[in-house]
Amino acid sequence: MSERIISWHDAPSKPTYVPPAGAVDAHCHVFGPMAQFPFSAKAKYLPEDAGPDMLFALRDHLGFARNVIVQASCHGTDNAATLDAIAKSEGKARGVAVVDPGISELELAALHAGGMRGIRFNFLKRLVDDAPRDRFLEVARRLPAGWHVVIYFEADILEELRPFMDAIPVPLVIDHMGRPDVAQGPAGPDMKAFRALLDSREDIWFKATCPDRLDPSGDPWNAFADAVAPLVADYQDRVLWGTDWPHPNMQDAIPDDGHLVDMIPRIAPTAELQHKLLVANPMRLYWPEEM
Ligand SMILES: O=C(O)/C=C(\CC(=O)C(=O)O)C(=O)O
Repeated sequence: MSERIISWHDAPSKPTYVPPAGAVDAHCHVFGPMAQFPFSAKAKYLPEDAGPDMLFALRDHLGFARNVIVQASCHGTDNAATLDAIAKSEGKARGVAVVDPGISELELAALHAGGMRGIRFNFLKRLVDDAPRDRFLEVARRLPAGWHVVIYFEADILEELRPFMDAIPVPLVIDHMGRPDVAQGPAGPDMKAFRALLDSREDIWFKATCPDRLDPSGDPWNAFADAVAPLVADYQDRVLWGTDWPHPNMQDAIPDDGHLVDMIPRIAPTAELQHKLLVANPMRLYWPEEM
């Protein structure tokens, strides 16, 4: 793996939709810059630099106020690039870390001081070599107060992961709704299984994100809009939204970020829903002291 990849649009359009004041992009990443923050030896992709300056310029261009930066797998368990971006945000970013489960309490406290508010468990085999459930549970039981666990998995392992998720004693946030097949529609088996998970606990949140990853029909992603709008309406107090910029591994179908923002009113058609999705919900999870 030597060629560095570009997976983001070089000139995203200005969205038609204008987000409410204080809107949070609650799922995005930074890559590098590599000279300062080298990628992990175990990285499954090697991106070009997409650092904080680019992220914050996009945030402003799209009409957002804050970011939640999720540590990407290409940086492994070294959170330095994400922490650097949070530090440069002047309070406008918080983060989700990826940690070695053996991390000490002192190191967790340092991550908290650096703006982290959760850890991510990634179960995608194409992204990580192993996902040790017993060790994940052990660290989930000793997180700083107020933290949550973000889980990334694909729909085919949802049932198998249920006992593991049930045992996690803090709120859960499911990335990209556990990657349902949106072509099945809002009442298809994947959405039904995901709703059963949400119904099992009131502290399971999810991200209504990534039409570009989930809807092979392509932009304007009509199947995604049809499948996801009812979910947002029915679980409106525990849903988040994000761009997923710089769209890791999407180099063959790079989305226009302006078009991603224009999906928001299609899955959250009222001002009240939009405020929950973009402001109230992410603020409760990431900036609760301001609520
Ligand atoms: O960023 C995402 O949401 C999805 C990713 C990348 C990723 O999770 C990572 O690198 O950690 C993917 O499906 O390739």
